[in-house]
Amino acid sequence: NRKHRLAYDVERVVQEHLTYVREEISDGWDLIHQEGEMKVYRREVEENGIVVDPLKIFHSIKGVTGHEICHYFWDYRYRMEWETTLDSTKIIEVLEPDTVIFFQMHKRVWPAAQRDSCFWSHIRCISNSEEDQPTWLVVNYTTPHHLAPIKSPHVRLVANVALICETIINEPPLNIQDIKRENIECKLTYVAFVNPGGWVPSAALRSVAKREYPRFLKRFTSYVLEQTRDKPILF
Ligand SMILES: CCCCCc1ccc(-c2ccc(S(=O)(=O)CCO)cc2)cc1[C@H]1C[C@H]1c1ccccn1
Repeated sequence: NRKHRLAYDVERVVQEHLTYVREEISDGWDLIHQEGEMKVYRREVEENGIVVDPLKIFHSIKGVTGHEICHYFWDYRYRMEWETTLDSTKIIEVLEPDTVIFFQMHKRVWPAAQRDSCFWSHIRCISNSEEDQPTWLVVNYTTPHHLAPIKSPHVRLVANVALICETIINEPPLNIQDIKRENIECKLTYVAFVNPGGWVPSAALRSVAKREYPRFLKRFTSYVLEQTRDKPILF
């Protein structure tokens, strides 16, 4: 039986991401940016002349768990502290404790029209059978909502974004409570399928994306490191 009206959609999109994330980076993906452990890949795709390039970023961050990364990504309370490309974000509906609907106003990228977005956002822990750490993920997926009317001149983004995290414990000490932050590492895969919702000059959008995705992920992961530095580890 259904938990809420979007439960089937959430399940379908989560399973799609879990299947897709394991796919190796095949040909057709260009490595467009590399910085430390972060590798940013992009495929060049246009739909009706609109750039909808899929983005896939692999990154590993020492000193945090996948649970911590997903918690700070999903929870709206922290969003304006790390998201520099938003004018506002607000929850417009809570479907269940781990599934909410957000409405966001994105900062205008001149000369394009200002974008807004409305998506359901779901956080989940997937504990696999082996003893190693569970996988944590967050999916943000565009959905219409009566409290997020599309109002000109704003253009509604269409986004399907996933952040999938594994936690590695390096040189695990004998008992788990002795694990220190220097023993843990989060390996994350971030995928973003963003359709800007209306025509934007291809070259301009590609250069904004190439600059902004690495910047946003670097800023977000630094934010989580500083927020968790002296807190107990959240596995
Ligand atoms: C002329 C502008 C066209 C649209 C630009 C745009 C808008 C939103 C988004 C986007 C939407 C969601 C997410 S998230 O990960 O779910 C976090 C929650 O906010 C992240 C990024 C992307 C882009 C694409 C440029 C690219 C870009 C990348 C990172 C920041 C700003 N711009």
